[in-house]
Amino acid sequence: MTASDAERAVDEALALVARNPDTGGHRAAAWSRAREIAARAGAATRPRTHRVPLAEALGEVLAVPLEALTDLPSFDTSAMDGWAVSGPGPWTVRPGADVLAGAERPDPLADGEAVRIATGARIPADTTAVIRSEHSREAHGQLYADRDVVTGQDIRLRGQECRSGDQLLPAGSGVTPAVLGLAAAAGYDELLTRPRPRVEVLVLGDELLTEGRPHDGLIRDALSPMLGPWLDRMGADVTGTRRLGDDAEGVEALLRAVTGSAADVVVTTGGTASGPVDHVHPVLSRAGAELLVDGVAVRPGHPMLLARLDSGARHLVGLPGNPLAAVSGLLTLAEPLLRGLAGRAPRPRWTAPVRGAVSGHPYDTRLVPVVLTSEEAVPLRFSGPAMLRGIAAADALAVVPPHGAKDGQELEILELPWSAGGCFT
Ligand SMILES: Nc1nc2c(c(=O)[nH]1)N[C@H]1C(S)=C(S)[C@@H](COP(=O)(O)OP(=O)(O)OC[C@H]3O[C@@H](n4cnc5c(N)ncnc54)[C@H](O)[C@@H]3O)O[C@H]1N2
Ligand code: MOO
Repeated sequence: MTASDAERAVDEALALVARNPDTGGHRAAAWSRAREIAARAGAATRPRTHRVPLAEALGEVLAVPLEALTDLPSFDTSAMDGWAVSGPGPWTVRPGADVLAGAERPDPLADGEAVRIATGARIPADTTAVIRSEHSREAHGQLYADRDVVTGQDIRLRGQECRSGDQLLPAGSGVTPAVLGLAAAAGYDELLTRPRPRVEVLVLGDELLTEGRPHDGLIRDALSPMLGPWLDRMGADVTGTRRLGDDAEGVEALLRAVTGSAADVVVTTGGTASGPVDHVHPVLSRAGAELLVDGVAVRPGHPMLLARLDSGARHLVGLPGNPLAAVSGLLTLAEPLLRGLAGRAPRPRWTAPVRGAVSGHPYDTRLVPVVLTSEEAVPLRFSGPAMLRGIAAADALAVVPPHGAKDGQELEILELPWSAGGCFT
């Protein structure tokens, strides 16, 4: 998708949210549409790039293609410990002249000559083959091969893996440990990357305790401990997690974050519905934010929202306060937005057959915690909007279409970052 496609899609999303007359100006987006809107909003944002040492690039995304700065291998190399030989055998052993990895350029071989060579050492000019030490015998200054010698055997030719200038990886590739290794092999000390999107988390609510057991109508804040690490595993740079009360001071702090946070994305929790202290909509409206998604046809989590701040320079994801509803918003809106912002392609879609029938909502998609076996997705109990017991034991969420799924039906699977391979996917 080009940036202009993404911008057009954002305009369409704005028009859609604005068009509906019956709901005070908004309507729930279909679940897959909401994900697309979030992905496109991220992709339409002007990318930030920076040049960083290899060791700091892990988890970021290549801003430009990775092009080889050298041929690989950069010289003809012995693939085995043994002998470099020239012409047909037997060969006369060059005395006292082992060729080692990293050593000076060896002298060329004469026809009928052999020299002992180590894996990774430079091949002497005019070598026709390398013979493994276990396939040869040395006697009285002569070398004999125990089996047929094929010209070129066990020689890694210069440029076999790539030529200088070849594209090794496209822009948008995630920097994994393997990419760091490849970049180093190809001659890089630094990479031009798109940094992880910065995310600030604001947890709203007066009823939240930071320690101890719930008491007197107060409950433990389950989202602060969960969201920072979860967003981190999604590839975000979480700059902080703050708790804001429902009082005037909390509302002003929320407004300041909406208008002036240094983060690319503000994630809020709670206050998305229409209760007396649900401040997110009024604050967004005061700040002149544009709602790209205002409610999603998904259970749990339907009051989730996505707003565009500063003409698309920054975004806000409003997660509902019910903890599993917040997870649903994280996967529905935050994840595609962050991937778009980081320049990553949407995650590959895959399905698995579900074990047993799963009940559905009449109109909305359901996200159901599942354990993955090698054959199927097994739904878990305790998956109500306010419960974390199911998701804490889950590998993934299964996407159940409206009206539910039959036993064995293929369902889209959203793997959780820790079961899908950390923050590199
Ligand atoms: N009249 C309506 N009421 C509600 C609707 C609706 O459509 N109409 N939707 C319900 C649904 S569904 C959800 S989800 C919630 C979303 O509410 P909010 O985003 O405004 O969240 P809160 O009201 O602040 O909290 C909801 C629930 O979650 C608990 N909570 C909040 N933060 C945390 C936290 N950090 N850790 C643990 N639990 C948290 C909070 O105590 C509430 O129990 O609205 C429904 N209402
Ligand atoms: O969206 Mo709410 O999660 O159904 O509780």
